[in-house]
This record gives sequence, C-alpha cells and structure tokens, in this order.
Amino acid sequence: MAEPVRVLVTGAAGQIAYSLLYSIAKGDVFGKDQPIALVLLDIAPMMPVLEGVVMELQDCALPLLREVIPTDKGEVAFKDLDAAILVGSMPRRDGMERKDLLKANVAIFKSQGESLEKYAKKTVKVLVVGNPANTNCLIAAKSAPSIPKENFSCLTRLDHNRASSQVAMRCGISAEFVKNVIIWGNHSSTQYPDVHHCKVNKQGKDVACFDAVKDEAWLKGDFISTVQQRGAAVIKARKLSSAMSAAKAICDHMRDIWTGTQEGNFISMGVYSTGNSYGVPEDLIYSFPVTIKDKTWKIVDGLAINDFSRAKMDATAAELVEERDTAVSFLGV
Ligand SMILES: NC(=O)c1ccc[n+]([C@@H]2O[C@H](COP(=O)([O-])OP(=O)(O)OC[C@H]3O[C@@H](n4cnc5c(N)ncnc54)[C@H](O)[C@@H]3O)[C@@H](O)[C@H]2O)c1
Ligand SMILES: O=C(O)CC[C@H](O)C(=O)O
Repeated sequence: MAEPVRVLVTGAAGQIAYSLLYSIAKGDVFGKDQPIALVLLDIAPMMPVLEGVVMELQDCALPLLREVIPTDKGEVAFKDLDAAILVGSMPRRDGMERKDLLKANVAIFKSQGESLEKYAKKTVKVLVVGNPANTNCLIAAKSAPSIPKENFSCLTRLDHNRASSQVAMRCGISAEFVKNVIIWGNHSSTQYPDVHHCKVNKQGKDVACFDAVKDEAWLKGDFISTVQQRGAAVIKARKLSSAMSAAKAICDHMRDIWTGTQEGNFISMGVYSTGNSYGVPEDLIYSFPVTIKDKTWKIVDGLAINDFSRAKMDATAAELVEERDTAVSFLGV
C-alpha cells in the first residue's frame, strides 16, 4: 500500500471540520486505497474539544486512518504536508458584515502562509476555506513565496454546487445531470453564478441550460441572487454558518485536485488570476471555470462572455481588488 498522505485541517475543533474529518478519513477525498495521516490544528483553548474529536475519529475504526496528530503548534501542524485545508478562522454571525471578518482573519492566513513556507513540502496543495476566502488565500500565497502560487486555491465549490442544485431543482432532475455552471469572482454576494455555458442532461441529451429551464427572467434574476445570498440565508436560519454543505464542497474540491476533473466537465475554484484570458485584473484569487489534470488546474479559455456577464464579472473583480488593497494595508505584505 502507498505511503500515507499527510493532510492538515485547521479549525479542527470547529463545526465545518466536524462534518469534514470523517469523509477525509474514510477515503472520500484522496482515494479508497490511500492511507492518511491527519494533522488537526486549532488554538490552545480548543485543545480539550479537539481531544474529543480525536477520540471520535479513533472510535470510527477506519482502515485508512494511520495517524491523528492534534496540535496548537504551527511547527507541528505544517511539517511535511501534502495537503492543507485551511478552515480555522472566525465565521460571520447574523448581523455581522463580511468586512468585519477581514481584519480578524487575514492575519491568521499571513501567519499560516509563513508556516507553510517554513515547514511544508513545496508540492503542498493548499485549499483556503476561512472567509474572506479569496483574499485570505492570496495573503497565504504571498506569505509563502517559495511555494508556487498555482498550489493555492480557495473554495467556491459550495457556490458552484448551490448553483447546480438550484438549476436541477427547477428542472425536476438530480444535480448530477447539471454540468458546467460557473462561479466567477469572489466567494461573497458579488459572485456571479453564470449558466451561459451550463448543460442540462435531459433524457440522455445535453441541452443548453436556458432551453432546459425555459425561464430567462429567473435565470438572470432570482437564480443569481439566491446563489449569491445562500450563505447569508443559512446563517439567518441556523444562526450558524453553513457546515455540512461546506464540508461536502471541500471534499469535492480537494478530490478533483487529487484525481482530476471528468472529460468535458469543468468546475469552479478560486485561483491566481495572473495571466488569465478573461481580462480579470492580475494578482487576485478569483473564481474561474477550471479543468484539472495531474493535480494541476487550467482555466477554461475561450468561453464567450456577453455584456450581461462582463458587467457582473467586473463588479466582483472590483470588490476583490478593494479587499486585497485593504488586507495589504492591514498587514503590509
Ligand atoms: N468558502 C466557503 O465556501 C465557506 C463556507 C462556509 C464557511 N466558511 C468559513 O469557514 C470558516 C470556519 O467556519 P466554521 O463554521 O467551521 O467556524 P467555527 O467557529 O465552528 O470553527 C472555526 C474553528 O477555527 C478555530 N480557529 C480560530 N483561529 C484559528 C487559528 N489561528 N488557527 C487554527 N484554528 C483556528 C476556532 O477555534 C474554531 O475551532 C469561517 O471563516 C467561515 O466563514 C467558508
Ligand atoms: O458569511 C457568509 O455570508 C457566508 C458564509 C459561508 O461562506 C457560506 O457561503 O455559507
């Protein structure tokens, strides 16, 4: 059997991690034959809670889980990593603005980027989940200059899954029959869920989403705002940020990095924008449609962009430029 992959989950005593760790440990992400060493980082006051999570992982008696390493120390957590899933940070509560998170959370990602630089393998794949995810990811990447920027990505797969599911429900079919929705831009309410290249499989035939749904006003109106506002709607209802669906999206994202995307399918993730062909400003982590092969993503080029889409892609880019500049002014990176 292969050597264990060493996987870090930060915020390991929190609610997303509680939904995530079992799936990783049982092989849903890195493969059913791939042993795993799971490193769990949280802050010192959460160590007693983390001990409980470790006990539960042990009690699952999972064959692939070779080692569990709970810690509050960066030098332990980031050492020799193959994959890092950076969740640990403060979630938004009902009544808080997203911008309230920026100051509190970007500092964490600067320090964790520095730890990646010092201790992780240069091949490590880093997925940033903690909000504001795109800007945190950019700051982590900038703080780890010897690790290629292409190894960093942020989670917009939850938005992608939300968009696929909305279309599927509207058509009365299962979400597996909807492919190639796109989330452009920021994981925030300015994101642009775009269905101009989406296909719906109806009775074995791929049909353009607009023809399958037959309601352009909905696709250009309530569909977009529902996906944009879904995180806020979950917070309002649960009084807690989404966790089960976030964990599922993290698994989808990291599994696609590890094993690649299916031929003809693309997925959305926040990646480094420098060199993109869509006129998105450089030096951002911006969500694009990507395909993945050999653990390397490639932005899907050549998709036609109409004026409706262009305006929304530019608006979310403008928000990311502002977030980046605010974060850089806080941190001086
Ligand atoms: N990108 C997405 O799609 C998406 C979706 C859902 C939630 N989120 C974000 O994920 C983050 C975590 O959400 P949650 O619901 O699990 O929150 P939570 O409060 O339940 O858990 C967060 C955990 O992180 C820990 N933590 C805080 N600072 C840390 C640090 N410096 N190092 C290590 N651990 C640290 C906390 O102690 C806590 O245990 C939030 O920022 C939330 O907004 C992102
Ligand atoms: O804080 C928010 O508005 C969103 C929380 C989380 O990222 C989600 O998308 O569910």
